Amino acid sequence: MTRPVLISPSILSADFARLGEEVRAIDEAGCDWVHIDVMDGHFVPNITIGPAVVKALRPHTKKPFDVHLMISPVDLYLDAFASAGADIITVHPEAGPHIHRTVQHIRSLGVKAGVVLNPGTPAKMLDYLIDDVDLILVMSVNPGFGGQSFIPSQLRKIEAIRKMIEKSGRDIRLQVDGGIDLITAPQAIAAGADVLVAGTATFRGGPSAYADNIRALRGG
Ligand SMILES: O=C(CO)[C@@H](O)[C@H](O)COP(=O)(O)O
Repeated sequence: MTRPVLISPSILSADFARLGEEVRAIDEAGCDWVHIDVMDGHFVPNITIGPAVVKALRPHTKKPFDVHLMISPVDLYLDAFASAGADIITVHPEAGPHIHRTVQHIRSLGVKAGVVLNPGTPAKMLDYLIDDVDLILVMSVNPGFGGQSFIPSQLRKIEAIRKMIEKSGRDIRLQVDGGIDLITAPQAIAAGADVLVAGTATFRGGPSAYADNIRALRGG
């Protein structure tokens, strides 16, 4: 199934002092989703934002909030992020004892469920999850920071997961995140990704450049 590629700017690269304005600016610039990276300083070596900030940002756009939780234990916080306005919640299998139960719980909250594969996590991990997720995120950098370089081996993983999705016949988005720029975006799309997360490549140049940056990531 070929679908339009969606752009989900990671607000990790936004100006945190003006986060509401930045979210409005990427909305007006034509983004499809807003990618919110939640980090706890324990599961990953960085600390970002919590449900209160997600709630405060919610009135600034109607675009879906795509919330990537890099926190452990993750289960304690699912309800809070759903209530704060998340539309998609994406979790790591390493962040709790029962990934299948975690995914079921996210869906029971009326939120779409995503699962994330770190660069070292094999596609095979999805064998018994693919029937229960709405989104699969391939991390093309080790999670924790923006501005890292794309890890080329992840293209093979995207190709393998695209085949798994086709075989399942299910409507599952395949997202890629980390080091996405004008060189790596077409490579990831050719491999089968249909949602691009981009922080540095969206926010570079300031608000007047966001629309051009997003258009260029889509392929012009
Ligand atoms: O989740 C993460 C990092 O952990 C990403 O969302 C980055 O924030 C993407 O940043 P760029 O590589 O696009 O600068």
